[in-house]
Amino acid sequence: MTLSIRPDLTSADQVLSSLATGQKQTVTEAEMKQAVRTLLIGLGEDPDREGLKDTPKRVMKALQFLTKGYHESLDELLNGAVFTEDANEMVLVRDIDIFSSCEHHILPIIGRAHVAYIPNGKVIGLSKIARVCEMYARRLQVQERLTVQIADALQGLLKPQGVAVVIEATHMCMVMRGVQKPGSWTVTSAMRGVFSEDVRTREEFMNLIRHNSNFH
Ligand SMILES: Nc1nc2c(ncn2[C@@H]2O[C@H](COP(=O)(O)OP(=O)(O)OP(=O)(O)O)[C@@H](O)[C@H]2O)c(=O)[nH]1
Ligand SMILES: [Zn+2]
Repeated sequence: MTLSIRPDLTSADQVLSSLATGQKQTVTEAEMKQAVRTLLIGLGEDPDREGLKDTPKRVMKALQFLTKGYHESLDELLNGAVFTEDANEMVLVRDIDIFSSCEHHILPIIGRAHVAYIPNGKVIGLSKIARVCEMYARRLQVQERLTVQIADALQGLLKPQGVAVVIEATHMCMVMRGVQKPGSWTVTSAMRGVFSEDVRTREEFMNLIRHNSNFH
């Protein structure tokens, strides 16, 4: 990934005013590593000891990976895998692993997504449903927004009869720190079209995601 400092921004004031006006700020990888080094010093560590020497680079790379969804687009990940098909029964992909990061603490959100839709002349490659989840999960998120983004992406791409997304996840910021509630998990849902309008369709979906499959 190429990150270059904006040549037109020469002072901290300009940087701050560009942030205030919503312009995207870019920084160099050297600056990102320096920021991690500063954090290490703030934590009382010696960033020059052997074990930490490469840590700023590792942390930067890890965070870049965990947020790689910012550099992906629906168009790219779909790779044309939307097909015309005369299908009008529910398609459900269950138990899609979710590894996201909460935007408040940049700590992991770990869970599973269940995504269903009812086609309306078009179907999508099944793996692409998981890829859509992955693209939005690999950003700084709140669970509610992640859920809605997946539902709206599929609704926009397929114009189906409806889309249903449920995410069950545990937030490390509630487990390892803060309120410290291991075992707590959060369920969010986004229902579009027939799933929001028709109780029976929604119940069919909820029953299907409750049922324990033989694969487990
Ligand atoms: N709605 C929502 N809240 C989240 C999510 N991830 C983390 N949070 C919450 O964001 C809130 C941030 O609250 P603050 O009081 O500003 O931060 P904090 O002092 O670190 O809060 P505590 O976690 O309660 O210690 C906390 O209640 C978190 O549990 C999420 O995906 N959705
Ligand atoms: Zn958090």
